[in-house]
Formats: sequence, C-alpha cells, structure tokens
Amino acid sequence: MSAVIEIEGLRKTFRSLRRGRRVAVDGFDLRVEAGQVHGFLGPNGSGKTTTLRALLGLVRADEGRLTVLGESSPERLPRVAGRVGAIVESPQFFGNFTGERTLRLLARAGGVPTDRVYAVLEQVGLRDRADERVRSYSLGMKQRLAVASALLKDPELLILDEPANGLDPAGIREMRDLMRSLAASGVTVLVSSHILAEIQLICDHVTIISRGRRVAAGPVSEVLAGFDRHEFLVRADDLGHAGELLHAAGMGVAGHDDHLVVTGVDDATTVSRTLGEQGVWVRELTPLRPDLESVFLELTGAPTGPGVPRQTEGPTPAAGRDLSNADESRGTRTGGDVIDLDAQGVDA
Ligand SMILES: Nc1ncnc2c1ncn2[C@@H]1O[C@H](COP(=O)(O)OP(=O)(O)OP(=O)(O)O)[C@@H](O)[C@H]1O
Repeated sequence: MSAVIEIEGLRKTFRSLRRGRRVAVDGFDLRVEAGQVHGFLGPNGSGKTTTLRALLGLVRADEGRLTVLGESSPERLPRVAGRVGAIVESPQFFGNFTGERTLRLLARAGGVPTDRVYAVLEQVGLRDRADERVRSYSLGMKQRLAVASALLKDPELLILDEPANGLDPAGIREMRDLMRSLAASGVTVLVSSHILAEIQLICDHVTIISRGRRVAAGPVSEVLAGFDRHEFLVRADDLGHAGELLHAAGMGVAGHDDHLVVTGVDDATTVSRTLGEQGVWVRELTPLRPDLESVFLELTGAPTGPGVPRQTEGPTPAAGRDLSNADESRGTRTGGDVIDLDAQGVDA
C-alpha cells in the first residue's frame, strides 16, 4: 500500500511571554495509506489541528518529516496541492450568497470548471437547496458546503478537521453518510475528531494522539482487539454460587448487583460448561468488547470533553483554551477557513 500521508517525528512548540513554551506536538508519527478512511483521534488540545496545519504548510514544524502524496511538505506541497482538499476548523461563508454562487466563485478562483459545482452539490446532498442563501443553512448544511468546496478540485485526498464539531445528531449522521460515500468513491479521507463513536462508525483505521504523542495506530478492529480483556457478563440464578465455581475454575470474577463479570476467558463455552456441569444454568452470557471510547480513555487518560491538561513547559498555562491572540507563528490564528492550497500557497 502506498502512503498518501507520512509524518515522522513531527515536533512543534509554541512560545509566548505569557504562557511560556508549549509543546503542541512532540515527536508524532502518522501514516495514511491510499483508500483509507483514517480517524485522527485525540482529546481537546492534544495537537490534532497543529499537526494538520503543519502538514498543510500553514504552520512551520520545528522538526519532522512530512509528505503528502509523496511530496515533502511544505517545500513541494504546491506540486500536489491540486489533488488535496482540506478544511481546517469551521469555514466562514458570506451569508448573503447562495450555496451555488459561493461554489461558483470558489471554482472560478481556483480555476476549476464551473460544471464541477453541480457535481459537488449533488455529492454533498445540497442540490435542492443550492439556490438558498447560506445564512438560511443549518450548521450541518454549512459543513457540507465546506466539504463541497474542498471537493471542487476532485481531490484524491480529503483532510477534514473536526467536521462533526457542533453538529446535532442529524447533522452528524449526514456528515457520516457523506464521508462514507466519499470513501466508496475512492477518496482517501483523514478526519480528525474527538467524537469517538463517529470515528468507530466511519473509519477503518485510526491514529490516537495524546499530549502531542501517538499512543495507538492501526486498523480500528486491531486497536480495539489489543484492548480486549476477554471479559464476559454472566447472569445466572444463584450468582454467589456461580461466582465461586468460576473462581475455583481459575477465572477472574467480579460480582455486581445482578451479574458477574468474568475475565481471562477465551471462549464462552468455558463459562457455560463450568456452571452447567455443576447444575447452575446460565441465563445470559455476553462478551464485553472494548469500544473506542474505553480504549481512548485508557490511552489518553482524558475525558472526551474540554478541560484536558496540556503538555507544557515553563509557566503553567491559563486553564481552558484561548487562542484568540495566540498564534506566534503567523500573527493571529484565523477563525477557521476553507484551505485552498492553490490559493494560499505554503508558509515555508
Ligand atoms: N497558535 C498557537 N499558539 C500557541 N499555542 C497553540 C497554538 N495552536 C495550538 N496551540 C496549543 O497547542 C496545543 C495543541 O493544540 P491543537 O489545537 O493542535 O489541539 P487539538 O487536538 O486540535 O485540539 P481541539 O480538539 O481542541 O481543536 C494546545 O495546548 C494549544 O493551546
């Protein structure tokens, strides 16, 4: 499999008088292969956006080797920019323009034939609403419009930073369906998120970042399997007796109100046979598989919401995340824009 994105040893430190030195990304590695829908998962402030910005040449890396579609970034990024669509943070559009006009302008600015506008409107499911003003769009529709703008170039690689952020469940479902259909059409997708269930539903591969470092990577099923403790939930009539029998047979047993959790068992029949042979009949025997949420919590030690401690050196940073005047590398951090690599070039 060929690598579409390769990051090795990425390091990025931000410096400010007020907050001191802040290591945002610390020797991070990422590999995305062609055809993958790759989830880039991490708690708030773990370094996802910084990594994507470095990859797209929007922030200068201190160290590391980055390549996109085989070309090193940022030096040779312009060579492949036409094959990459990217959205980093929430895009801003003119509310007075219709969706179609917005895309027409972007297509013209990017030298893309305007018949692509109808194709991408169809692709993101906005064809019927294309003549309505963007101001009347829901957040989910605006996000889909952003994806449409990134698709104008018919990219091979789509990079989306938190596309489901702020969406309601219906919006999340629409975004999920859209990403699935893009993947089915052969686009490689790298999607960052702290919404674990989404990553588990959409992505085939995942890289988990915590405090700027990679803590897990691989096919979602393999990452999960690595955390499978071979646990079963057991319900039986005489729980106390059942627990004793299972314990005597060498299994780990934890008692709960109305069930037992048995660990260290490879096969459910071991449990049912051990109990059945002693006349204790099992009413329920359910394997307890790890989900990405429990794996994520174990690896990052972090809740999925805000307020996660940052990796810092120097003075203790203020709590919470205030980036409004914080971008020492480029002046002010812009409040989210559709990144057109052709138009913006690179910040080398
Ligand atoms: N321009 C900047 N100036 C100073 N510090 C920054 C800047 N950008 C990011 N940081 C800090 O670097 C760390 C990583 O931030 P980053 O935005 O990359 O994380 P994230 O995983 O994308 O978080 P979120 O999910 O909240 O968007 C944080 O501590 C953040 O405060």
